[in-house]
Amino acid sequence: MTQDQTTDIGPVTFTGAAVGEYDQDRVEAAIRELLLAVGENPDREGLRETPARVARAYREIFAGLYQEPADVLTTTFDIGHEEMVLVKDIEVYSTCEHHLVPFHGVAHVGYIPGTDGRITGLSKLARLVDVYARRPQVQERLTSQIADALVTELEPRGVLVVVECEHLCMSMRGVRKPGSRTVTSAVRGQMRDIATRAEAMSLVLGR
Ligand SMILES: Nc1nc2c(ncn2[C@@H]2O[C@H](COP(=O)(O)OP(=O)(O)OP(=O)(O)O)[C@@H](O)[C@H]2O)c(=O)[nH]1
Ligand SMILES: [Zn+2]
Repeated sequence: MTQDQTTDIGPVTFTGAAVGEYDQDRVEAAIRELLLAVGENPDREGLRETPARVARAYREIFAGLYQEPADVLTTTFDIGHEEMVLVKDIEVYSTCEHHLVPFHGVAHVGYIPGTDGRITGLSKLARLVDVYARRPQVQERLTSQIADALVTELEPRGVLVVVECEHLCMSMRGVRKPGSRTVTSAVRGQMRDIATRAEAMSLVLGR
């Protein structure tokens, strides 16, 4: 599903949502086939329930495929607040779309409300992170999708999203560099102003 929209602070594109429905039976059959393909015996005691269990787990891990930002940014308040709001250290668990192994870390999400001073519930920012994290992802797309969704849904004057993650595809296999962290950022609207961006980054970094 692709949805293009133009907003006051630029065009945004949503991609990566589901193209079909979650098919529990098909996932279960695929996991059984995977176990056979790696030379395991899916009928042995410890693995007998595993395909069904993994199919239930994947439903949760990829739940964001079946959600849109508007589903979670439901509560907004008009309190006339026009200063920056920043929620730091929102835990991120996502799945690398190249290797289907986890990447995990934190997201920092900040915005400057629009001229109407409309804000959203703080927990909704964390829910928004989950909508995009619970999909096969790359970190750069995750970061910009969170920013673009806030632009569309809240019409703020500016948005800053910083995501810091460790990718298990770089730790447990391949190049095997555990502990390296990838930092990505997306900046929209007035957050691009040098002084505003510096203020936001100092809040992000001031642990
Ligand atoms: N830019 C970006 N790259 C990612 C992300 N997650 C994984 N990758 C990289 O995707 C690349 C896939 O490279 P390929 O050469 O196709 O796959 P590969 O042979 O398994 O690569 P290695 O991981 O180097 O063993 C790797 O360099 C990964 O580190 C991400 O979120 N963003
Ligand atoms: Zn990977």
